[in-house]
Amino acid sequence: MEQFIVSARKYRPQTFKDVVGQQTITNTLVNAIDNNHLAQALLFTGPRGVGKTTCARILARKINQEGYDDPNEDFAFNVFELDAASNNSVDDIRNLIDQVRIPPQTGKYKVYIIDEVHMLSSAAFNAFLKTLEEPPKHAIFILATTEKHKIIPTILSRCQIFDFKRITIADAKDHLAEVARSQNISYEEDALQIIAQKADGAMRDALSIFDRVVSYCGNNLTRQAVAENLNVLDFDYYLRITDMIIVNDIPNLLLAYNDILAKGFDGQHFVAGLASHFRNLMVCKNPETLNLLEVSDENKQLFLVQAQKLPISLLIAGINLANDCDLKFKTSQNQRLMVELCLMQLASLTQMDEKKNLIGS
Ligand SMILES: Nc1ncnc2c1ncn2[C@@H]1O[C@H](COP(=O)(O)OP(=O)(O)OP(=O)(O)O)[C@@H](O)[C@H]1O
Repeated sequence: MEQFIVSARKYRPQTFKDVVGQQTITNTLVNAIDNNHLAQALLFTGPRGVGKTTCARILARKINQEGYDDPNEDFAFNVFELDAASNNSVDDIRNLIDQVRIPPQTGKYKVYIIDEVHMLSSAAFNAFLKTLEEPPKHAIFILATTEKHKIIPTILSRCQIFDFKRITIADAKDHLAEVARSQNISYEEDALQIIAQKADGAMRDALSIFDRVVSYCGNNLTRQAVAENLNVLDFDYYLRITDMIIVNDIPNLLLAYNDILAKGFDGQHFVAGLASHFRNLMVCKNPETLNLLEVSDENKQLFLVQAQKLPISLLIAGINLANDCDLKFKTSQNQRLMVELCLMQLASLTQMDEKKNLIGS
């Protein structure tokens, strides 16, 4: 049987061009290499799973390949990766410093990638300072961390700092689409949208969630199956609930919420989603903000139609009510009642508006 390699490993970018969503950083690094301006101590910081280690490895390979004809020579033996989470003592750093002194046998640089560098003990940091300030010519240090604030200022000031960004939903979605195509997996746009949203800015997470839903859904990712597998309240729910709010259908609203709870969804998650849904309807009110709507093009129409039924004043009041309920949820003695009350208030808002003849304005 062929061995399964997780997508996050299988699709690790091999060149800067393949790295998604970090163009400012990759351009700066490429320019620095081309102009011989690369600092010897670099700090890659940013959320997890956004390409820090990946870029460090690409950089390490690229600077050693400069001037060599064979593009397949990867100089992996000149690249040393140290996980500071498990090698955080002064002795670990002293061993490293001893190694650093010896120049590489082939290639120009020895590159030291120190992951999770914030985990080094303060004694280890201090032992490292001098080497970081005056490294031998052949040594480049790339320190990576998700927690820049835990790095002492004396280290920070010796490094050129690169702040990696969260991956946008659109970028994550495009990348997933490429991965899906290369595996002959068919997908609905919204299925990938849900995965990208759930990944919350981390590409590694997007790829692992993708693997998980593929093993559940098979080679056809539909929005419904993905939402079910990830236990995400699909926008369909919110469209339906809002339709009930518009016609002040309180009995069905209470039944729908009961159904949501029975399916195992969390009440607070639901009201937060409802506030986001009203926000989505709000951005439909103006063509200039329409591109802030985070749904696929094929479903935009559903939102536009619903938005037409609700005046802006009501949407603002709706966002406020749902948001307020979200904020107070944790401290409430009767969370279920609180959400039900919120739904009833939302429904009566539309009634009040009707009386004022505002609907459709
Ligand atoms: N910007 C990106 N473009 C394309 N793929 C990415 C990107 N960032 C992460 N990935 C994918 O996620 C995997 C893990 O990324 P990487 O190890 O570079 O993240 P990291 O930022 O170093 O995370 P951590 O801080 O958790 O170590 C990669 O193998 C790759 O598949």
